[in-house]
Amino acid sequence: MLERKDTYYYRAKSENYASRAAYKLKELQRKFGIIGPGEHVLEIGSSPGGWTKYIAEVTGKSVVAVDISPMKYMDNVIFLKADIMGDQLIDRIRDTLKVLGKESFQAVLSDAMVKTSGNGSIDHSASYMIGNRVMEIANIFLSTGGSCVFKHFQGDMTQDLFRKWKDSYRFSRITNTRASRHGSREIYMIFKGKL
Ligand SMILES: C[S@@+](CC[C@H](N)C(=O)[O-])C[C@H]1O[C@@H](n2cnc3c(N)ncnc32)[C@H](O)[C@@H]1O
Repeated sequence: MLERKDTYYYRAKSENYASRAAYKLKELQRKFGIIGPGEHVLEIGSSPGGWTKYIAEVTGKSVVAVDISPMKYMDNVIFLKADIMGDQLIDRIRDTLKVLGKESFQAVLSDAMVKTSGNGSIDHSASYMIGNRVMEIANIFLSTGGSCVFKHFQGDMTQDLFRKWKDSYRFSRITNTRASRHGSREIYMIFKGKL
């Protein structure tokens, strides 16, 4: 992943996180308390693993991490190399839950995004599809009361996407993070308390 070197980049290096993205999740966690000790988390768009390491630190449990790109081996991580848009992923997640002896996850977190094209409307459409797919996956695998968070590139369909899913959760919010790059259209949708 191409990274411009800023404060978060150097912090990530010195604190041993695979990417500066870890600080976005830390910020969301401080604001919204998304994950907790002992919880099982499904993470989507995990490579190179900044979020993954932080999730494993907080939960103390194996993280099930999915990405279309490869990811280096990490302790306490079950990595599934897959495209979230494909149908096979659903069966693979189901099989992984069986191995863990679980039926569902307490949180589904996604930082997934295709390589941005520089064209705001193309990037927004791609991000809409990914966000909607993450919510469909959460609909299948998230336990009642669980949380779902995903990254999104804003555009004219942002509110539609948010409204489409918010009534399925007790709490919902659109937020941004200081760790996101200045001027970026990146926001996070937060859904807590699946009904
Ligand atoms: C911004 S990076 C994630 C960084 C990660 N959260 C971290 O902390 O290191 C976005 C990731 O989404 C993945 N991605 C994009 N589209 C995907 C798809 N359809 N299925 C699975 N992963 C996808 C990319 O391969 C990329 O690794």
